[in-house]
Parts: sequence; structure tokens; C-alpha cells
Amino acid sequence: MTKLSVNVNKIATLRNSRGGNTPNLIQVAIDIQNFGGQGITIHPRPDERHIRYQDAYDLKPVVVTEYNIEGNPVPKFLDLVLDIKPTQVTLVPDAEDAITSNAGWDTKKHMGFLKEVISEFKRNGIRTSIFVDPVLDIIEGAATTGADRIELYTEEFASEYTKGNSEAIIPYAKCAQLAIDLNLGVNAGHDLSLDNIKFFKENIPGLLEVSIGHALISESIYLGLENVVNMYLNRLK
Ligand SMILES: CC(=O)[C@@H](O)[C@H](O)COP(=O)(O)O
Ligand SMILES: NCC(=O)COP(=O)(O)O
Repeated sequence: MTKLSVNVNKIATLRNSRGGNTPNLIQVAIDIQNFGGQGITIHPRPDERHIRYQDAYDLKPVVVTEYNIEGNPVPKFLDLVLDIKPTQVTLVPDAEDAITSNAGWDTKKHMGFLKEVISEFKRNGIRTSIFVDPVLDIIEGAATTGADRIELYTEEFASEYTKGNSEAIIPYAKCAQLAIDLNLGVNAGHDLSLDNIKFFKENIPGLLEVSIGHALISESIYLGLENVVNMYLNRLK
């Protein structure tokens, strides 16, 4: 079974655009779970342009499914995650000025650092996942870091699939199989959508979880949030 974790960054973006509390991020997270969502993902960024650090704390008591916090493990992020102790932390090597995540870890180059932060999170009972491009060497490195899971960075797949190139799935399927052979769980995310999720799910072995935000919230403008959550759940069966 593949779990759907809904990334609520875009709800925070909309809220912040007016400075008040509409839409109410906490209520949306509660509703998503009531609609069947199996997890809530946030990706706070240092400039707090969408998720604020305080949101991460406010969400903690209401996320009764899986709480996944993503981000670059700079000291402020490390402190936040160790304090909140979510179900899972996903480490993403994003630059401060990046519009959105745009690359996975070079697991060989950053091996020492990754081993250190991963062991600290694991000591605190937090499941660890690292965001990676679909490259076999990188997956081997991920296994050596001690991470529990990888999150496959799916931007390239999504963009190629939209152009009709369904073969773009091949490196992802190979990397997922290698991860399984190396005892790593497999998550995926970035630009997954109602259009590509079924094909992705059907072709990736052992897919445990997808985190989806940008497309899901955009689709909800037309189709409604409850409906869209259920459309994803149907495609992930
Ligand atoms: C790691 C990943 O792919 C997502 O967390 C994505 O980066 C969402 O972040 P933004 O909402 O800031 O684009
Ligand atoms: N980890 C990916 C995520 O949380 C959502 O990415 P996107 O759907 O907003 O591209």
C-alpha cells in the first residue's frame, strides 16, 4: 500500500498572502486527514515564506496520521525536528534562495554529515528519509548513511511524462528496486499529480509513501479538496 501524505505548504502560502488566518492551516490538516489523507507533510524554509516554524509546533497535536517534516538540516531545522519529534524527517539539500527543491543529495560527497545527522534523528526515534535523484550510486550511498528510507525526487519523471516520454520511469524503477535490495524504504515526491500518479505507482516497486502538495492543492481549486484526496487514494490502491 502506498500512503498519501499531503504537503500543506501551499495552504500556508495562501494564508500568508493576506497576513490573517485564512485558510486555517490547522483546520485544513485536520480535514485532509478526515478525508482519508494518511499523512501531513510540511517543508519549512528558513525565510518562513510558507510554513512558519510555529506552524510545525501547532500541527503536532492535530496530526494523528504520519507527520513528515522536510528540509535542509541547518541548525535551526535540526533543533525544530528534534523538539517536535515527528514520525519522519526528510532531509533535502535545498539552497536558501531556491524557489522549490531542485536536486537530491550527493550521498557520497556529504556522507559524513548525513551519517551524523541521521544517527542523531534515529537516536531520538524519528524515521529518516533522504531526498535523492534516481541514480544507482547515490542510492548505494544512501544505504551507507544509515537512513531508513529514500525519497525519490520525481521532478524529471513528471516533466518527461507530461511530454509523453513514459520511459522516464525506468531509472526510478531501477533505483527503487536497488533501494529495496539494500533494505531502504521507498518514498517519492515533487510534481506528482492526478495525471501521473497512477502510472508512477504502478511502475515503482515497494512504493511506501508519496508526498504531494503543489498539484494537489491546485487541482482542489477546481475539484474540491475532499474529492481530490479521494481521487489520489483511488489511484494509489
Ligand atoms: C522536497 C520536495 O520536493 C517538496 O517538499 C517541495 O520542495 C515542496 O516545497 P515548496 O512548497 O517550498 O516548493
Ligand atoms: N516531498 C515532495 C512534497 O512534499 C511535495 O512536492 P510538490 O507536490 O509540492 O511538488
